[in-house]
Amino acid sequence: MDNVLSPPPCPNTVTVRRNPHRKARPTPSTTKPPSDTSSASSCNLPQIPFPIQDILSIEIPQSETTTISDSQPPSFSSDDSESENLKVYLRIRPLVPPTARGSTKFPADQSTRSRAKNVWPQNPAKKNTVKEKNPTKKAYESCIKVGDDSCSVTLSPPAALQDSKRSKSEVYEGFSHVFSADSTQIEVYERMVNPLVEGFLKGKSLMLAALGSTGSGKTHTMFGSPRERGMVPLALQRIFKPIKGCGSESSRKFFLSVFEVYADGKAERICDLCPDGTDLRVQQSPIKGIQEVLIHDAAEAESLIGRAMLKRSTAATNANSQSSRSQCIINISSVAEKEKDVQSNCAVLTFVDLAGAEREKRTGNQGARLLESNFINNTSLVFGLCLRSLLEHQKNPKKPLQKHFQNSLLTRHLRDYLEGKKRMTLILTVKPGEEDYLDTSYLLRQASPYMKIKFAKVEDESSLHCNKRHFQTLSRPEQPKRMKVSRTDACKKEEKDVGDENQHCKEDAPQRRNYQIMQNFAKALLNVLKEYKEKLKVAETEILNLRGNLSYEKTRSLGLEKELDNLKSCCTCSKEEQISYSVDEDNNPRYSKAEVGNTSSSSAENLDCPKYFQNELDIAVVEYTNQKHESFPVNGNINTFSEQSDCVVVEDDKLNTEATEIGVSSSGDDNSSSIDQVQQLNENDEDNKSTYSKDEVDNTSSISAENLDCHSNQNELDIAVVEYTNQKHGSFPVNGNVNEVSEESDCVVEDGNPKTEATEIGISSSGDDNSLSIDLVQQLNENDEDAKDLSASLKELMGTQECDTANVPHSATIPITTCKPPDIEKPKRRLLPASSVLLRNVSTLDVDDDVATQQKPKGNRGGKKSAVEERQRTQGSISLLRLLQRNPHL
Ligand SMILES: Nc1ncnc2c1ncn2[C@@H]1O[C@H](COP(=O)(O)OP(=O)(O)OP(=O)(O)O)[C@@H](O)[C@H]1O
Repeated sequence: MDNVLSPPPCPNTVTVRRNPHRKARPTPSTTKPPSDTSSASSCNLPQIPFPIQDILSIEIPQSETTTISDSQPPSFSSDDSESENLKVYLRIRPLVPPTARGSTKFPADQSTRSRAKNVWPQNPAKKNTVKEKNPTKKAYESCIKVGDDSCSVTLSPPAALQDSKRSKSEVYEGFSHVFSADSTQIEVYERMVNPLVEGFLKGKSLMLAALGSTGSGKTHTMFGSPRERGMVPLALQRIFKPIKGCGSESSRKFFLSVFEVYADGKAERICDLCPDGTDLRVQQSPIKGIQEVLIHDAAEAESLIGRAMLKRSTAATNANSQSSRSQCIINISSVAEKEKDVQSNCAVLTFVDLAGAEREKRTGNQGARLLESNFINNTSLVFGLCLRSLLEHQKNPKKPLQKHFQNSLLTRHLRDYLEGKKRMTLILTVKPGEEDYLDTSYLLRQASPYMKIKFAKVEDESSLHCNKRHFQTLSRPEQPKRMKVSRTDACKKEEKDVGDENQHCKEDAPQRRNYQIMQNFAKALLNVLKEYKEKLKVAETEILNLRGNLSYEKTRSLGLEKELDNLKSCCTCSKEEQISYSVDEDNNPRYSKAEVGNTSSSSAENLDCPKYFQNELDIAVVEYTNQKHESFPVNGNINTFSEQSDCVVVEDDKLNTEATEIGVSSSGDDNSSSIDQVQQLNENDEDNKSTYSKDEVDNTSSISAENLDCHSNQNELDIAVVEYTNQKHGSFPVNGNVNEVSEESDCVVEDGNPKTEATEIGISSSGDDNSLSIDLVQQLNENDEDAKDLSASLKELMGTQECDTANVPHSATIPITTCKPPDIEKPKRRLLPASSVLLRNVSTLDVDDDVATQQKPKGNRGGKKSAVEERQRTQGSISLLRLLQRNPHL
């Protein structure tokens, strides 16, 4: 029973209420029960035993190292968002000897003891006096007293300085919290560091820096001891031990880097405190070559930090047996495993353990140590100047933010914090002894204004950007060493990505070069094409101009031709035979000169046909002269040329030819061809016109001969020559097949009678028996002379034939256009009397034959044909003579 009632030893930091609250029992005298039953029931209630066992079953931590609350985050973690000012904490080192706290094994205790010997050099006379008066009380008197609100302190000068008017009690307030000398590491952590860790785990970059004089407990606060773990170990413990309900941080990876800034003579150096760390170089904020060790748990991190502390520069001074001779910085980086989160969430939690300012008098440093002291003091001064400048800049934005950070490597690295871009927290450590009054007073006076520093509300966002920059700046140069230290999957992945990028760059290099070459070539080609396009446009323009000129020249030439034709028609209208041929509605053939010419030319191509020499030829030549009538319908049969027949020439030298109409047609199933020629002669025609008519007739005969080549296969020749002269009648129908002409007869009709107005010659081939008949009808005018001149006419005829063969112009194929001058006076054609023609033919028969034999034909007919022609002429002459003999009246 005694064991149960006797409480266990209570730890210093845990208060256990031994007697929990209990409801006070109402006194029976003052409390009247409502009823009997109730009172009875109350009296009958069972007595609840005191839960002493439950209370005793509570496990009470025996050590501070296990006091971190792992159930709920501290309630004051929300203070981060309530205040925008820089948080400054003050921690007072215990004044009492360590033995009073039950621990004498810590080095700090030893240093404290040793420091008590060295610090604060005193006048030996006073020292002896003091010792004599109250030696123990003087050493352990505190000059600083914590305020009731735990946010202020009152600094009282020691008694030795109280006589001085300058020394007065000073009250410093506005601290976030003041940790008394008896505060524990856990308390400090939970109130000061835990909010930072929570913010860090949320992605914020935060910093905790410890300031204070040498031996004030900065290192102790930051790193602590195996028994009293400092803020860094506690923070790592919290980081790697997730709290229930706060989510898991397994998606993050943490890296730890530890380095120091120390003095190498008058220069500053940075040394990586990791096991393989060496001296580093600093360019502005980033530090090249620093190792970031991946840590998986708190123990690993603590081990790494422990080894770093062993590597850190320390030395024994009069103020501290293990005085830090460098500024130590610890960075805990949080990197998300997912790459997308890396860019948006990378935080760094920084712990800075500054070397404590030293007074030369108290440290007694000389030589190298004195230089270290100067470096340490200078760094502390620069750090303070940066914060002061930031404060002044915030108070008066017109004042520029001084770049004091450039004066120290430490401040360079902490630039973002010292310029207010990132949040930081300061903890001031002071010694409460009277001998430390000046150092404490100086620190409080210098640091108390920092509490007014405010951080911008966008600090969180800016911190992200800063984190990005930090990650980018650190990851690139530091990535190799990080991978060297810990070959993590993330590092391997990044290495692989970097390698892939380099490989892609190497592979893409020739492709890029080729692409550029092709691009340049394409540009050059495009320019060339543009030039050619412009030239093409110019050429097209020139072509258009030339076409315009050509059309203009054509038009001009046509105009000139028209003018020429007009001139010709005006000047030589009488010379041109206006021959037209057409077939009207009544099947009356009308021939134009042009058409005849075309026909002759086209028929001329068939002259070489061998059948030509075997066919018979019928030629019908009709000459009609009429001074009054323009049209002369021809209804007679077609002229058929025999194989050996020669052309028929109608020559009218003296008669006026008014018009000539030639009709050529082919009829019959026996491929017979026919030619109708109608000549309308005017009485006023000149002699030359009659010559022209002769040419046309000649042409016509040739045409017919050509056509016969293909169609005539008869050996008989029928020639109908009709000459009709009538001065009064305009129409002369030719309907009959009149006279028969013997085979191979040469048909020549000449009307030399000047009074003959019209002559019609019809040559037709009819019948299926291939008989050749020549009808010759000549109606002579009463005024015609008799056949007295027949012989003379024959002579002229022969001469005409000669001219025909000799003067057949190539223009025989010239198209004969139908042109009938309406107003021109029609010349009269004079036809020779048939009798005179016959007489001339008879009289000059032999001679003409001789002449015809001697003269070589011209034109399309060769020498071989000339003999045939001569024979035809001779035969024709004989036929004519026979005809005359039969018709003696002629
Ligand atoms: N709160 C504390 N509780 C117990 N011991 C402490 C405390 N603060 C400091 N000490 C002891 O005081 C001694 C000096 O402390 P510490 O080395 O941390 O001072 P410092 O400020 O780091 O000095 P320096 O700037 O020279 O490094 C240590 O031996 C340490 O154990």
